[in-house]
Amino acid sequence: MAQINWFPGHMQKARREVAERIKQVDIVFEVVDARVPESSRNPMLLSMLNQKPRIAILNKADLADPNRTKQWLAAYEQADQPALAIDAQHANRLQQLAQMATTQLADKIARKKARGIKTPHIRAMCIGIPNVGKSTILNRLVHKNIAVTGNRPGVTKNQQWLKAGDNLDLLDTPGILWPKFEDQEVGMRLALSGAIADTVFNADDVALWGLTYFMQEYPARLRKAYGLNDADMTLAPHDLMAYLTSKLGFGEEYDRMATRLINDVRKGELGRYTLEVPTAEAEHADTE
Ligand SMILES: Nc1nc2c(ncn2[C@@H]2O[C@H](COP(=O)(O)OP(=O)(O)OP(=O)(O)O)[C@@H](O)[C@H]2O)c(=O)[nH]1
Repeated sequence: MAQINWFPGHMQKARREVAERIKQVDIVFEVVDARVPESSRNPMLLSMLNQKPRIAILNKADLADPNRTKQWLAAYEQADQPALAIDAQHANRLQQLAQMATTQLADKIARKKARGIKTPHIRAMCIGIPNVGKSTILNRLVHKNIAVTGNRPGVTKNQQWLKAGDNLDLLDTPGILWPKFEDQEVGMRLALSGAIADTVFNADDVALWGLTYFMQEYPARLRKAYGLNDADMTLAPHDLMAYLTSKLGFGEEYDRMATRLINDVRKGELGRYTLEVPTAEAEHADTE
């Protein structure tokens, strides 16, 4: 995972580089984390695309709440935006990507065929914030053989196209954009799911935010993981945090409990979860 300290100069450079490379592709695969589909995207990408077709890839779907993933896919469909939920680590559903890109670019492909090109190639690239799984997707898609080298006009030096299917070529390096976490809630979601470096946020705050979220949305998971009863669940979040700290043997060392809770969430000890829903009417995610 690339550790990038995003400062304004860095952002501008990333933006320029990504914009330049978008010009070279027919379609963009925007990779997001299925547990935080909205918070793990950089909204600036939309304007950078300049009408270029896009497929949203909700990666790490194996860690996300399947019901909420369905809701997200339905929301994308309603917005006429092709989207695919995958588990890149196990190459789950990844093969659908080439087919979806072909469908989306049907007109362009037909025009190329009419001009005599027998098997028009689709050129694509992955774009996303750090740690969403861009490289994993690339590695899974690519059959290791390099399709075209970058030595031609308009193609950045040393950049290569990798063959990802009979008619799909991928740029060898993904486009990296910065996470946008000026909004505190977005920051908390990204921190809790491990999408941003631990140094950026205060672990106590993230843990308390996470505990509050799970108390509201996934209470049954908390009960099960930490052996909590009805009365425990009526405590205020910070009281429950204090209770858990002593219950789990950390005495009064709240920071150790905070770290434990964050790690448990990230490792999936509290089950599969998604920290945001596409509509305002969020419902409790689990039933007790
Ligand atoms: N559980 C799960 N883990 C995944 C999946 N895809 C990627 N990962 C893991 O997520 C971490 C980040 O994956 P990368 O492919 O390095 O992500 P990236 O977007 O290329 O990251 P940067 O290089 O930081 O931009 C790695 O530890 C991967 O093994 C997935 O679908 N499910």
